Amino acid sequence: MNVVSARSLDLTFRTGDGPVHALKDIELDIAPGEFVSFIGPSGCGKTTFLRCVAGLEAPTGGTLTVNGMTPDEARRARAYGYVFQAAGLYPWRTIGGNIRLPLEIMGFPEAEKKRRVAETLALVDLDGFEKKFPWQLSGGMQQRASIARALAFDADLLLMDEPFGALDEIVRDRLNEELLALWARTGKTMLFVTHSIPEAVYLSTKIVVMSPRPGRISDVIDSPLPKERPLDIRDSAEFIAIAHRVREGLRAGMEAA
Ligand SMILES: Nc1ncnc2c1ncn2[C@@H]1O[C@H](COP(=O)(O)OP(=O)(O)OP(=O)(O)O)[C@@H](O)[C@H]1O
Repeated sequence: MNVVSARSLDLTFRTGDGPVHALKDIELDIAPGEFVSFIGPSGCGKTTFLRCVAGLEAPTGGTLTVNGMTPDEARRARAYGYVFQAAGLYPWRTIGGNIRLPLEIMGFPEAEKKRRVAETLALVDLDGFEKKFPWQLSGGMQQRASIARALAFDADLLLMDEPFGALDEIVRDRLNEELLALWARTGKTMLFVTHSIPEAVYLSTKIVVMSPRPGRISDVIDSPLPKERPLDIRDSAEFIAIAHRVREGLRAGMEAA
């Protein structure tokens, strides 16, 4: 069964300035364990699509299922973890306290909360930082903590909206490597929004290229790159060819808009 399945998905926002057609005719299937990046210019509907999957936005046409359920059912079944652009950690809570929060809301027993906090901190390489406050961590570490928080209740689906957009390139490279390792270890399905072509190509098994006004899919690229990806794979001919196809897709989408 597909984790995400969209058929003729449409979403028009009603605004004071008239309708905004944010998503048009989206057809997409995402299988378990895929790493799918969404790339496209500002305003092409990447965040809106993620929010639809998360059940936070209601489509105005077509169908969308998440693990075979409606997005609303999936949200109530806590089928996904969500990582936002800014780490969004509560400054008055420690890193451990932040990761523990969703577990508290869900009423996990104390021993289970402890185990999960320790486990997810280890997964994102932040062992020993449980008692620190967010301001005591670098931006990259804060973003890793926010990934840990999304992993804490062990959903099979992770939605990530430009999680590394605000970080410098060296930190971003390292987090990309770590994210791939984490994905390989956990086998989760990833939906990842980015503006960066190299990031999309490096991370993904599938790249969804989108174009604006209205937001549509202009290309879907199934990556032929192996699952094991050292950073220098970015210099390979295969990598450069996929990056070229993404760039062409973006250009064609802009010209059609
Ligand atoms: N709640 C809303 N009400 C009205 N219009 C909205 C709303 N949310 C998004 N939009 C509009 O829908 C379109 C798609 O927005 P969205 O945030 O999904 O784009 P995006 O591709 O994620 O952009 P960015 O890369 O800048 O984050 C934009 O034109 C945006 O202004």
